[in-house]
Amino acid sequence: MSDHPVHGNTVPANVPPLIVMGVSGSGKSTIGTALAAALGIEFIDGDDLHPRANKAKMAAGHPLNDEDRAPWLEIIAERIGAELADGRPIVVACSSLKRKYRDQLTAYAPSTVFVHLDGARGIISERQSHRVHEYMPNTLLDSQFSTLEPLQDDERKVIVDLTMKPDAIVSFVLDRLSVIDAATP
Ligand SMILES: Nc1ncnc2c1ncn2[C@@H]1O[C@H](COP(=O)(O)OP(=O)(O)O)[C@@H](O)[C@H]1O
Ligand SMILES: O=C(O)[C@H](O)[C@@H](O)[C@H](O)[C@H](O)COP(=O)(O)O
Repeated sequence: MSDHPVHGNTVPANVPPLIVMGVSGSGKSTIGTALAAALGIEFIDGDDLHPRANKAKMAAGHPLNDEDRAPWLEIIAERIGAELADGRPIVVACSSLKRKYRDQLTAYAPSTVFVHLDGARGIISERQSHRVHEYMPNTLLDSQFSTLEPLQDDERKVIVDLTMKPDAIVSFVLDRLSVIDAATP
């Protein structure tokens, strides 16, 4: 496997699909965009793939349940699988809060690596107060945290301190990716 330098980091030639995960406001869209740009690969925001009914439900202040999320996760899973089958790595932003959601997301692409933007409710709440979102009210942050299941030992993963600056997070993830296959799980 030949590596090549990107922004001073060494990036593996065979980049796996990456899912940037975490609660609402943790930085998935910001970091996912930056990571994909650094790698020169496509970025997809899971927010854009929610069925209209899911967006309406969240906008009305109600958290999604498993049944709401299942078809949305399937759309994302199939997209990742199709891109991988065509040899195109991809970065996806998707909350991926529960283990069973993550298993559904990786069903067609087991090499997928989750990048969890991990941090305290306080800083995320503070960041949310400064942003405008298409449909997600800040009042759903508590339910996001109560739904979140930490990544488990057998999941392919990079866990990131979300208080770092975006550039530092991207560098950290690229460094981890260059060794993750050897270190799996
Ligand atoms: N590492 C970071 N440092 C400082 N601010 C950040 C960082 N990551 C994201 N933000 C800011 O936090 C807010 C939420 O980020 P966003 O990417 O929309 O999160 P998500 O997609 O997980 O909801 C945005 O205003 C964004 O600019
Ligand atoms: O599974 C969910 O409950 C939703 O996907 C949620 O996690 C997501 O956060 C919203 O789509 C809002 O979008 P932001 O994550 O960008 O706030």
